[in-house]
Amino acid sequence: MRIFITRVIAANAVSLLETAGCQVVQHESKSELSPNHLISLLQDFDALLSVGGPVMDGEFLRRCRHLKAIALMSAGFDKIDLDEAAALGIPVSNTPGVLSNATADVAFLLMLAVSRNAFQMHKEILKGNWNFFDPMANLGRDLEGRTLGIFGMGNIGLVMARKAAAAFGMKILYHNRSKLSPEQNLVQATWVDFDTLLQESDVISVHANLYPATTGIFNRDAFRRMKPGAIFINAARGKIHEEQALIEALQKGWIWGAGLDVTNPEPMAPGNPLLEMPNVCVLPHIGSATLETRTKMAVMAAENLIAVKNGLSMPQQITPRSS
Ligand SMILES: NC(=O)C1=CN([C@@H]2O[C@H](COP(=O)(O)OP(=O)(O)OC[C@H]3O[C@@H](n4cnc5c(N)ncnc54)[C@H](O)[C@@H]3O)[C@@H](O)[C@H]2O)C=CC1
Ligand SMILES: O=C(O)C(=O)CO
Repeated sequence: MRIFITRVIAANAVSLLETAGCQVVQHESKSELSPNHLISLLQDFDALLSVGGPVMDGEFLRRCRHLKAIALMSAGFDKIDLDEAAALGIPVSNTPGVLSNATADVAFLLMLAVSRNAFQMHKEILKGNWNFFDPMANLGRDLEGRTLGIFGMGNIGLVMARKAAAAFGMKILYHNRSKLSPEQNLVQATWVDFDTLLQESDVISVHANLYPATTGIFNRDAFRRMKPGAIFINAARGKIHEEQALIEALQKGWIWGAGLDVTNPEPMAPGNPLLEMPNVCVLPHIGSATLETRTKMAVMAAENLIAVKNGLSMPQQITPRSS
């Protein structure tokens, strides 16, 4: 089986594929492949291991209908038309679970950084603005005992809830399509409707999939209904919040601050007003970016392709659903 990989990934995942008898080519340039370029390259390959972009829409997949499998090296699967892949008989897998801890850590980091203005304090020191100890300046907000609202209580949301409850004794509310079973709900989290999540959370942390139903769900109306002084964190996908609405909410002081690991578009353009705001922390989509986690993701993606080579189903094959 000839496999094309859209980035350079952990060497042990490549070795795993080669030991299993696959021929592997990695795209070594740091530039993003356009869909057309990738389609033309893929004509000589049997399977794709996709990291990052490009978007694989219906047309892309129809022009690559010879592929035996596509392994995504991500938990998110919003860049691929899963219905079309299923219709064409191309199995698609992702890498859930192995990145939950690392990604929840980044949401946690953002929650703490925003509550204590950490990024802004660092910028001020770099500008030479650390003059004397003022007891009434640089004041953040406590997290201890406050209420965390999780939007999207899946693998990552659950880890975030567990960390926040253990570290700060936070009370956990969540809004999810389904309710947690008692075995899953180790932190006594309470399911609430979306409106209650907005109105009662001191911090809202977004961990839902990007679907039509979640696209732009954090809009002007949602920010308006959040608790005054609340913190908004998004470590899922940038399209889940409307950027202009978030900017307005911050400018008008409806919320205390925001922490974003994801933006729309990515990369965020220099000069974006969010980058100038003292109460906003932005990271360049590093949720899963630890050596250990990226290695586990690469190995998991490789193992899914090896299963196909051996005539088996992909262990992490994704079942399409649209909302
Ligand atoms: N910042 C980063 O580097 C990373 C971001 N992600 C993003 O995080 C997302 C979540 O990842 P996991 O927790 O592994 O996925 P998951 O599938 O385990 O959890 C997602 C949860 O969102 C819920 N959800 C979906 N639509 C909803 C709706 N309309 N209303 C309420 N809840 C809804 C689902 O029911 C599910 O429980 C991924 O889809 C991906 O987009 C994932 C990994 C790293
Ligand atoms: O896994 C994902 O969905 C990411 O965004 C990066 O790991």
